[in-house]
Amino acid sequence: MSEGTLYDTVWDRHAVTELPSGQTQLFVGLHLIHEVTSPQAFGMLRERGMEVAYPERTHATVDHIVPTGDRERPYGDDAAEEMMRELEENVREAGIEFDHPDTGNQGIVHVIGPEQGKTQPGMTIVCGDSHTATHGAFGALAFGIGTSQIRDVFATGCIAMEKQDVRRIEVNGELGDGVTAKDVVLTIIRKLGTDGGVGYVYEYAGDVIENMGMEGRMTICNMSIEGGARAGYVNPDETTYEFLRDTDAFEDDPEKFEARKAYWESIRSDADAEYDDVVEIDGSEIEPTVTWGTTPGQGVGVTEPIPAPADLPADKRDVAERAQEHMGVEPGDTMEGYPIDVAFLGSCTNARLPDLRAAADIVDGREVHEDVRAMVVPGSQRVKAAAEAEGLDEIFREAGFDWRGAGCSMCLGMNDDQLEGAETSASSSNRNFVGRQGSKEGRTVLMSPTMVAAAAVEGEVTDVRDLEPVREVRA
Ligand SMILES: CC(C)[C@H](C(=O)O)[C@@H](O)C(=O)O
Ligand code: SF4
Repeated sequence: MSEGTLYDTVWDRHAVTELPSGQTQLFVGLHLIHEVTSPQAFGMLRERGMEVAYPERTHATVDHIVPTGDRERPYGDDAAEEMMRELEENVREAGIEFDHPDTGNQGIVHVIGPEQGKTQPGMTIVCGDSHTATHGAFGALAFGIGTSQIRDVFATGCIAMEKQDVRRIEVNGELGDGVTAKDVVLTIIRKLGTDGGVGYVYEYAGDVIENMGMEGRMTICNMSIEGGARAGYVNPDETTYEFLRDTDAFEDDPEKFEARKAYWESIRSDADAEYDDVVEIDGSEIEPTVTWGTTPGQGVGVTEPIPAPADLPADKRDVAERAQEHMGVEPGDTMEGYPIDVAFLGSCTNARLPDLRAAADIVDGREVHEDVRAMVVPGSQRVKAAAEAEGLDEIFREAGFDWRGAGCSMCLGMNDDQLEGAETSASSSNRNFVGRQGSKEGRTVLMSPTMVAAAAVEGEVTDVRDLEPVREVRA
C-alpha cells in the first residue's frame, strides 16, 4: 500500500468513515454535473422525496448535446431540447449554479471547472463522466462516477469508494520538437495498456510533467481512464498556483489565495513517499504519436511501422486484427499518408487555448485540403472568446476550418456533428472506439492538435515536424 502520497493524504482528509462493505465513505468537495448523466439521478432523488444536500458544492454545465452551430431555442433537435429543458428545470429547483450558454461560461465540464478556478488542489471532485480525472492535473482527487453514485452525492455529499494502489509514472528527459502532452499520454497508454491501470490511481511526475503547463497536464490526466486507471493526478506546484491565481476564484482575493496555497503545498506527495509501482518513461524517445486501431492504446510513432498482430501479446492479437481490418491499415506500413476526410479539433482532451494556438501556428498561411472538412470546436465559450480576441478564429476560417460553438461535438457525436458513412477523422479527442463519432463505419485516428492541423491541410496523416510554420509563430 502506498504511503505519504498526495492520494493518501487527500483521501484521509476526506474519509468520513469505513463502511461495512470495506469501502470508505468519502466527502466530496465539488460535484460537477452535465445533461447526460444527471437526469436519472435527479429522478431517483425525487422518488424518495429528497433534496440536493449541498447545492453550493454542485455545478452544472451543458456540453454533450448542445448544438455547436445554431443555438436558437428551441434547439432543432427535439431530444436535445428536452435534455436541455430538463437540466434547466433540475438546477433551478435545486438551486445549483449552471453555466448556461447565455452566461458565456458554458463549455465542456472538464474545461469549465479548471478555467473558473473551481478545480483546486487537495479537493475531491466527482462527475458522472469518465474523463473527470482531467481535474487531477491540479492535484485534486477526481473520479468519474455512475448514476447511483451521482444520486448518493446529491443526497449526502459523499460517495462510497475503495482505495486504489498508486503507480507513479515518471516521464523524464526533454520532449523533441512537435511532441506534445497528447503524444506523451498516448505513449503511456500504449506501453502500459488500456487495462494496465486497473486498480490504480496514476501519479504523473518527472521533468517532462513538471515543465509542462496546466493544459498539457490536463491532457495527460484526462486520458488516465483510457489507460484503465481510476484517476490520475499531478502534484501541485508553482505552475498550478500561478494558473489558479488568475482565475475567478482568486483574482479579487489575494489573501484567500495565499492561505489556500499553504494548504496546497501541504498535500504534495512526500519526497520519500512509498508507491505500489513506479514506471519510468524517457520523454526524449517519444515521437508525434497517432493511433492505428480502435482503442487509445493502439498507438504508434508517426514514422514507426504499424505492428503485426502476431508480434503483440497473445491477448491483444484478435483485437488488433479486427482493428486493422476496420481501419484498413497494414502491418509494416506507417500511418503517415493515411487519408483523412474530417479534421476535428476539439474535446476535453485538447480544446483549450494553447491547443488552439499551437494548431493555428500550423494552419496560418495554409489551406485545408480540398477533400477535408475541418472544424474547430473550442472547449468552452471562454476559450472561444479568448481565441477570437487574439484572432485565431480568423486564421482557422481563412484556412477553411469551420469555427463552431463550445461543446463535446464530434468527440462522440451526440449532437449533429457526426462522421458520415466510412469517413475517417483526424481527431484531437481521447477515444477512437468503433462508432464513437456517430457512424458505425467511421474511423478515428487520435493525435495531438498540431497533428490534426497538419492532417487537415495535407488531407492525410502527416508528421507535423515536416511542416514549418508559414507565418510567424505566436509566443
Ligand atoms: C456521456 C458520458 C457519460 C460519457 C463519459 O462518461 O465519458 C462521454 O463523456 C464520453 O466521453 O464517452
Ligand atoms: S469532450 Fe468527449 S470525452 Fe470529453 S466529456 Fe465530452 S464526450 Fe466525453
